[in-house]
Amino acid sequence: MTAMIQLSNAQKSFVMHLQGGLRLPVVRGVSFEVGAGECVVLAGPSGAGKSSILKMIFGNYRCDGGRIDILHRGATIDLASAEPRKVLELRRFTLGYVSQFLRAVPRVAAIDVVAEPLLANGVAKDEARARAGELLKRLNIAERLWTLPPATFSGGEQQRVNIARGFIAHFPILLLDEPTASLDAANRAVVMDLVAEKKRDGVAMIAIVHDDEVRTRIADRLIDVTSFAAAA
Ligand SMILES: Nc1ncnc2c1ncn2[C@@H]1O[C@H](COP(=O)(O)OP(=O)(O)OP(=O)(O)O)[C@@H](O)[C@H]1O
Repeated sequence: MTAMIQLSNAQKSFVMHLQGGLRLPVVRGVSFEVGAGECVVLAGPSGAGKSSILKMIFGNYRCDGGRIDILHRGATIDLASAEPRKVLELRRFTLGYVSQFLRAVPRVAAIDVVAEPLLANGVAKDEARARAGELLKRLNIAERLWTLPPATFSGGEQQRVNIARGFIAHFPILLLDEPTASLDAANRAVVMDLVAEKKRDGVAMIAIVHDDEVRTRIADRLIDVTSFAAAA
């Protein structure tokens, strides 16, 4: 199996500037790899560092040490030491991130929020909107809502718009932060199907999932992040 992403001894501490520069170690020695078509779920108790690891991989948190090698357009790039411009390029073509909450641009219709990643990759507007509509329908978003901005949608509706936006484009690596947290059983099932389809397309996924049923269904492997706990 091709390793799409490989972490080697990645580590992270937070420096609390308002507390005299107090250093708070969170994770160290983070080492694992994820292959094409594989979904790895990060497990461990609250505060163990699951979200921090996901944010390190997406480049939101800078690593203090180690490597995060990403297969990007046939070449290996170490995201931990990459320039911000390179990180943005990786995000445009290789690394997708489905966060827990939708950060919608005000006044943009839900269907355009979902279609936007396809437009960014050069897909024509009509086709992008048609595919966005199909995905919104699968995720049970009523058609009357498609032309409205999602700011006033319910929590679960916003999360489904967010999922549609995260799954619509093909990213070889997809990071999923609690993608089913506010969903009912029917919509959780749709998300599990979407993950299965991504696996068939060879996408490497790293997920945080608290729901036991979803975790059992989607995880090819569990990684307990408590083994990366950094001593204070
Ligand atoms: N930006 C930050 N500044 C300071 N400390 C942080 C920051 N982000 C995370 N932490 C700390 O790092 C530790 C790990 O947090 P993280 O959110 O990664 O845990 P988690 O395993 O995802 O928890 P949960 O399951 O509750 O979401 C926590 O002690 C948290 O307070």
